[in-house]
Amino acid sequence: MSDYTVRTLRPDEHRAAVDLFRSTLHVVPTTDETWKLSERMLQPGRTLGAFDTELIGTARSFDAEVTLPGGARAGVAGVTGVGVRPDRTRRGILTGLMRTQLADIAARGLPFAALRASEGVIYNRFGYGVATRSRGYEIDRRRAVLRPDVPAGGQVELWSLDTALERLPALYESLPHTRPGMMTRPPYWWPGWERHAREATSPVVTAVHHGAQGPDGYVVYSVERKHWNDPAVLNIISLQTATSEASTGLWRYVLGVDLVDTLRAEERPLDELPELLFTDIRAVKDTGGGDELWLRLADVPAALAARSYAGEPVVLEVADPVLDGNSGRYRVAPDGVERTEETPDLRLGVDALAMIYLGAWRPSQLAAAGRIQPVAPSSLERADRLFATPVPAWCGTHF
Ligand SMILES: CC(=O)SCCNC(=O)CCNC(=O)[C@H](O)C(C)(C)COP(=O)(O)OP(=O)(O)OC[C@H]1O[C@@H](n2cnc3c(N)ncnc32)[C@H](O)[C@@H]1OP(=O)(O)O
Repeated sequence: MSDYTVRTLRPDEHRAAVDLFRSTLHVVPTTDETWKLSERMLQPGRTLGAFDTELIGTARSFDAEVTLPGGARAGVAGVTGVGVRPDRTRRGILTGLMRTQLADIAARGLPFAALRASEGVIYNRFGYGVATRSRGYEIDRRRAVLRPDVPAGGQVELWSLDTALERLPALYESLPHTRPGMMTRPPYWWPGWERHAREATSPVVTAVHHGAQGPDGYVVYSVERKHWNDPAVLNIISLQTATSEASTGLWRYVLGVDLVDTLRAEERPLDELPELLFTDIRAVKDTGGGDELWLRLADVPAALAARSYAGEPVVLEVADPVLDGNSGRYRVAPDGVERTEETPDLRLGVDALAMIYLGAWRPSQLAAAGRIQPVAPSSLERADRLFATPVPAWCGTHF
């Protein structure tokens, strides 16, 4: 491990941290113009810097809330902006940043941290696990003929970018968070959306669905076409709805946009199945999915107690290599969670706990892969039932 220190950065050091992060992603530094937006993405007091003779690594987080199985919401630190200068990598700098950051998140009383990972090999060691998975698909517009029984849907209205920037935060907040893993979007999140929309090479369009009670869903998209005669792709950037009427209304709208050959969506819920709307079920092709939200239980007892369960109790023995206070045995049951000295049913790391926590993976699947050690194999069935969720977990918020 090299000689370095980690500390919280002052606001006047934020731009250097953002530019360092961008350089680790091979992206050009901010300009004075783009910095005006980027600086609003940083929650004061939440950006860490690692220094030897100068700034060599950074990581930051912002406060949000995540929806849990059962519908409760809990505090989560959205971790982002993680990077180490390429001439200082593989010397433990990220390890120092992660340890400091997780200790700080736990000390703030946040039960969870969460992130989107640039690579799949980095974050398990710090106790993060893949807690939501997503689906990508493409729709062949010409084959996507709606079945006659598809509900009509309401009116759809376009919002200009300025109107969207003003009104989307409240609309997003008003829509129900029906899936475990969905996150609130605090003021630190929206400037990133604005930057993306303003820097995009094709217009970013917001179409809002109006139901009987007013706006109840929206789709954000852009259409990309390389040359005039090339096929055009409508990329769905965001699609959030409160009702199935809003959903079918917005599908009718995007399928009706002219000069489009293909509709493409990525990072969508596993149970979002537009093919059910079409006369030809093969109008939709899977383009692959993958890991979406990586979750970290920063306060294991508080996190375990915050979600709902069904079935019979299970005793977990959790090992946390970073926040040792979390290690121990927990009796998890629908009527509550408590620390215990009882013999464990299952032994698992805190990263595997994150993988089962929102229901994305069954404990028996992780046990089959050696990621969970059942003390008694029959306990796996109980654990599968206890952690199961009726709808697949999905986050839908990129950060
Ligand atoms: C939430 C987000 O912001 S995701 C974005 C993450 N950032 C990036 O991908 C930018 C490009 N990459 C980087 O900046 C750096 O390589 C980082 C931040 C991923 C890793 O930083 P480092 O300081 O090199 O990590 P550190 O030395 O602490 O590594 C800890 C362990 O993880 C391993 N590791 C870290 N990164 C990687 C990687 N990309 N691939 C494989 N192994 C890795 C190290 O080998 C080490 O293993 P060990 O404990 O067995 O020796």
